[in-house]
Amino acid sequence: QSDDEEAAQIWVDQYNQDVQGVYFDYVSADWTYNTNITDHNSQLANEKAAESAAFDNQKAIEANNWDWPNFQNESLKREFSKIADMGYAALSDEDFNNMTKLNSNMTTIYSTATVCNKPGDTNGTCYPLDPDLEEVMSSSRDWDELVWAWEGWRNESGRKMPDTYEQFAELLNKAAVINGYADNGEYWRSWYESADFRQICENLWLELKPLYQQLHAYVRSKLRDIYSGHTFPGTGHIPAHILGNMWAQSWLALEQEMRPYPNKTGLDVTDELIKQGYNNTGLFLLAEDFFVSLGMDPMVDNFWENSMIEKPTDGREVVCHASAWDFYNGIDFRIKQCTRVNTEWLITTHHEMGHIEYFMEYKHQPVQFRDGANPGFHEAIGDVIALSVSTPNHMESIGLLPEGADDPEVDMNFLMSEALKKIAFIPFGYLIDQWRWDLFGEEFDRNNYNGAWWDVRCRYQGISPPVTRSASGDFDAGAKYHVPANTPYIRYFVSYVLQYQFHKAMCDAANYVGPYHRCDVYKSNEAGDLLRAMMETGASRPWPEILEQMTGSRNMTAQPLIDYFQPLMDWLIEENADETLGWDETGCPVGSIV
Ligand SMILES: CC(=O)N[C@@H](CC(=O)O)C(=O)NC[C@H](CC1(C(=O)N[C@@H](Cc2ccc(O)cc2)C(=O)O)CCCC1)C(=O)O
Ligand SMILES: [Zn+2]
Repeated sequence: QSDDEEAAQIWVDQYNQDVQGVYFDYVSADWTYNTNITDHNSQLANEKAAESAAFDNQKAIEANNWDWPNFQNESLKREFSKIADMGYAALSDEDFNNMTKLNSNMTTIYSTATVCNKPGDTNGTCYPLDPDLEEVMSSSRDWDELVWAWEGWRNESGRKMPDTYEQFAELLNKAAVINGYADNGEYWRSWYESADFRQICENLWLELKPLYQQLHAYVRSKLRDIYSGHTFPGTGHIPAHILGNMWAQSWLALEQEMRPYPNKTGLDVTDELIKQGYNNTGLFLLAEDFFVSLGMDPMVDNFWENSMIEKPTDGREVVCHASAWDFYNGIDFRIKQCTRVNTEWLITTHHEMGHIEYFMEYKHQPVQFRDGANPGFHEAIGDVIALSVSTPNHMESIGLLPEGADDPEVDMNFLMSEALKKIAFIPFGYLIDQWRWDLFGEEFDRNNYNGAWWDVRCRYQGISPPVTRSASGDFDAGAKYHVPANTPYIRYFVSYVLQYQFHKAMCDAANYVGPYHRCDVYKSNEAGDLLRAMMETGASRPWPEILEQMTGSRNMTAQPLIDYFQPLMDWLIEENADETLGWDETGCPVGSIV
């Protein structure tokens, strides 16, 4: 490398020393706000965000004094290109402070909203989303009670945000344009380093749509029986509030009603967890044990000391939405979640710990490479481990399922429960950023924020609102955490494809023989080595290279996911022989959006 590059290497080494302290301060203040929502803590976090942005801005200017696009050293060039791409730090101090204030205003609305006047209540109790409204959405089978929770939550959270969101989006776009992108959507897509990323995602969705349509037709038919007193839209859409989840993004809560072989065991181990006296920490220890069995590190001491693993009972308001935190000092890693002892939280704890293990595997990397190879990689780590943990065999081996998991009918029940979580999610994972990218791209304006939202919800998910919604007055996208929190979402769609590619590669490395849905890589050194070799590279090289190193393919492909669910697909095609597949894909039922 030229002497210019040698000098640049010295500069970037100093950068890597300085940036860790700046990011540590910002993350620490953000953690304090998230685990104790007060105006004071929000103000402090916003100030630290501004200091961090000022640092990023300054370093981007310094980095651009070098001719880094012509560096010979690929890694050094990649590091400089990331430092130079400063994101929202490009905004003026005033715009940046305004943006963080708008963001925390919406996050506070979302995290503190409650819904009152529950049917049958006489004491005027008001209920938060987590755990109360989510509990209603998953366990109630009372149409009107479900409407109360579904509509109430949207009116108390999203409906208070659209004007704030409009200003917020303008600032995100302003930063993107300063950095040379057409809009914030193009900036977000740039992290995937693929010119035709939108087309790649659309093609993956089209490959997966037949599987989703089969599941949708089967579930719709069963729900018509359960709610026989209510009419479903003639267009084939399923009312959004009866799918067992506030956003209809997972239908796992319907597992018992949807079970192919009802007289055989399902895969809900909640009762067993409680019977065996599991507490929240016990779920974390189960997850840690699996990662350690693959050769990864156990949770560090300060993880146990500083994490927030359950909702505080001291009256503090917290952001309950689960998250995993890297403090960028190579020492401090934490999880914040309002854990409850049940099957869903067992899986979620694996998901969050997957982030922590990735943080720890790449902590030696320069700071700009301490990220997923692309954001979908980060979301796939915990989930790919959960694919092994969820198998009947594994659940039996850790004593959470009775003997006899080796039964083909139990197998089909297992595949159905996985499909209710994973296949049901696919269109949802896809549509959120379709809507946001189009909003940033000004494909629709403030008067149709909610109309455009329900257009993608009806077209991709084949669901419709159970009560009339207003195209401009309501803002139902804001009722989903990631929109006010400004967390991009296509990463989950990408993860749901990648995790089956990872799972196949790890099972092959472990010399597993048999159907992939029964594969459990617990304690496999070969599978662990393969996954860890991928994780420790962080974002140091383009993700197609890293994917090829692990799976032999440079591309995302839906084939492993389709192969995994093939036995269920065959069963569903049989079951749906007399069903009309699909729904009117031109939009929502007439009159549902006004
Ligand atoms: C500091 C920070 O923010 N860190 C990032 C991680 C990082 O970027 O390093 C982070 O912790 N993000 C939070 C987010 C939380 C969850 C989530 O939001 N999930 C999606 C979609 C989904 C659903 C089911 C599933 O199995 C997998 C995904 C949803 O619930 O809609 C909620 C429980 C599961 C994951 C997360 O962990 O991804
Ligand atoms: Zn995640």
